[in-house]
Amino acid sequence: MEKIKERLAPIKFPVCILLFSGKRKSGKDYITDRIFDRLGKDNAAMIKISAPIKTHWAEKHDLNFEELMGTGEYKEKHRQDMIKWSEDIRQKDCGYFCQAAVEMFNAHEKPVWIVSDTRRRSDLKWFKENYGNAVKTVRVLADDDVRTQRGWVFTTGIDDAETECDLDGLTDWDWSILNNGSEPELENGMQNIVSWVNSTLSL
Ligand SMILES: Nc1ncnc2c1ncn2[C@@H]1O[C@H](COP(=O)(O)OP(=O)(O)OP(=O)(O)O)[C@@H](O)[C@H]1O
Repeated sequence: MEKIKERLAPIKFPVCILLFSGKRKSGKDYITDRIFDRLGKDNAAMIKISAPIKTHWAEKHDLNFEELMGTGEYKEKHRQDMIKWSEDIRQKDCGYFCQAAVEMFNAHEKPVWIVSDTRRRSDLKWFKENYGNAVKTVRVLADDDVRTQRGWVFTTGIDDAETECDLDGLTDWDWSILNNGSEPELENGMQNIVSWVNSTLSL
C-alpha cells in the first residue's frame, strides 16, 4: 500500500534549491540543519550528495552506513577509496550521484531542497541544467584556525583533492555566510536566506 501511495505522489518541481558548499569543518552540516529546522520538514528536503555514494559503498563492503555518514575516523578511513570509486562512475555520468540523492531523499515531494555537500562544478552544472533559476548557491566560510578548533587537520590527498578544491575559484555565490563563531553574524546570514525562501514560497 505504501508503495502504491509513493508511486501516486505527484512529482513537484522545486521552488528553490539551496546548494551549500564550503571547506571541511566550515560548518555546512551545522548551518543547513538549522536552516532546515526553520523551514520545516513540510517545506524542505535535506539532500546529501554523498549519501547514495556511501550507501552503495557500505552495501558493497558490508560496512556501517551511519558511521560512514558521520564525522569520525571511520569516514576518513574510507573517504579516499570511496572518492576513487565514485569518480569512475561520475566520469561516465556526471550527474549520477546528484540524481540518485534527489531520489533517495524523496526531494520531489518538497518545494525547497537543501543540498548540504556540493563539492564539484559538475554538481552545480547538473542542478542548474535541470532546475535553472530555482538553483541558488551558498558558500560557507570559516578561517582555518576556527576549522582547526572544530577538529580539522590538513590532510594531503583530501584537502588538496578535487572534492575540496574544485569550487575554490568561484566567487559568484548567491550568498556567502561567515561562520567564524559570531552568532549574530551567522544569524544574519541564515535569516537572509530563510526570508528569501519564505518570500519565494508565498509568491
Ligand atoms: N557556528 C557554530 N557554532 C557552534 N558549533 C559549530 C558552528 N559551526 C560548526 N560547528 C561545529 O563544528 C563541527 C564541524 O561542523 P560541520 O560538521 O557542520 O562542518 P562541515 O563543513 O559539514 O564539515 P565536513 O565537510 O567535514 O563534513 C561540528 O561539531 C559542528 O557542530
